[in-house]
Amino acid sequence: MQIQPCGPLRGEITVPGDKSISHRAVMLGALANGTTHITGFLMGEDCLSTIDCFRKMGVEIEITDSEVIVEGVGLHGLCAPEETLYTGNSGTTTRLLCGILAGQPFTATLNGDASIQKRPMGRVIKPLREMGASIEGKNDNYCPLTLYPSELYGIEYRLPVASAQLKSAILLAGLYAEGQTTVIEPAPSRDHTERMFRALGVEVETHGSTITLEPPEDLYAVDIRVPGDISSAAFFLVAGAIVEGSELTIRNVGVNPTRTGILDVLHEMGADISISNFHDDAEPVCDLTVKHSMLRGVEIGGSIIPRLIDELPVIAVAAAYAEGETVIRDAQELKVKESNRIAAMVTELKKAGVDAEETDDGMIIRGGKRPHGAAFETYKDHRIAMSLAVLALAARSACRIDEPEVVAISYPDFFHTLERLGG
Ligand SMILES: O=C(O)C1=C[C@@H](OP(=O)(O)O)[C@@H](O)[C@H](O)C1
Ligand SMILES: C=C(OP(=O)(O)O)C(=O)O
Repeated sequence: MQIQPCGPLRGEITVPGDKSISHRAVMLGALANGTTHITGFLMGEDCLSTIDCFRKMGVEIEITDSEVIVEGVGLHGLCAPEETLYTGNSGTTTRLLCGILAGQPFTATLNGDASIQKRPMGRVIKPLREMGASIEGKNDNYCPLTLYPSELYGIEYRLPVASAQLKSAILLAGLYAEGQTTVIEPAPSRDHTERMFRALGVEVETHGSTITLEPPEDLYAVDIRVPGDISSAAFFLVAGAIVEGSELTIRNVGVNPTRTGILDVLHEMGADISISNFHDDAEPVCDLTVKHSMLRGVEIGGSIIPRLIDELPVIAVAAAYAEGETVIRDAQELKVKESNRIAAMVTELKKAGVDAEETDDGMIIRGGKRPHGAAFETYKDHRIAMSLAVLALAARSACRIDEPEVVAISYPDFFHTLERLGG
């Protein structure tokens, strides 16, 4: 795909449903008593992988034009799958399913694509084994993973990394455990699982960094409205900030405080972003308006990292257009996503003439010199593809992107929406 530098981006858009909430809506809907109607569901490949896995365990899931309808089978109603559960490119599906499968009275095997087979699963294997799970993985750390029936016991577990996937896997296994399950987080990660549990009647208490779940008798289905994904909105927030003359509004964006690190960072960089129509349902939602402005470099590290982990590639793009130095620290987790996102962004930014440097736990970008056109690689990583597309909008000359279709993992309509705004 060739992307030309563009004029002002203007207009109003909505972004697709939140990926994290869409996965959880299907999973918890499947385990609930009753029918769950999900509106705003993300029809991206990752969430379709989750639907596919639950269908293989006997859950009826209907996809209509306006909603996804999950016929809950109850906490103990899943059936043994006849084949391997294929999780595609989705780390969230893989890790959260481990938690659920650990508590089932049947054996199941999980596997995903080439990227998933390289992502660390030891982090979920370890606590699930402590809970009593019988689980085997390649070299004890990789897919394929096989889970055998076993009795689970509640544990108290201090997470070695701030990961919502790990936290959620343990809490999901806790549904099937005898006694309470407690996880202690090193820094707050997204809390969509805890919020949805509460909405479905599960007793979950959060005190500071400690989350405790009481195993329930049942989960009760509720309808779920999925807000727009702030991780998808992030591409347009940065695009609007760097393309001269832009002014665009993104409606209905989820602004759960565990996800809004991107807003904090862009404000500190000098971006002009305003919030309107804020309302708080099970998840807080608002409209965001961004206008072009001059950006400056910032330091990013510590407990904000889990609040913007998926936005760091596009933040690196904002940094390339910002005056001065941006330092990103404490972001080792970026190395074990769909690609090594630190290496990928530094390599590709350099191709466009940006002064970028990889560090052990992040990157340093010295911005302010307008990037030139380049031929980019996406590493089959949706967020790298969309970040580089945003970079291209304000570059001095045209850029090329290989395999742009990878955006379908989280944002199938990304390029159409960009064109509609003037990109
Ligand atoms: O729980 C989730 O839905 C997610 C958690 C994050 O991963 P980690 O838990 O590995 O940090 C994030 O990167 C991923 O896109 C979605
Ligand atoms: C890391 C991501 O997702 P997952 O871990 O679910 O593959 C992502 O969407 O950026």
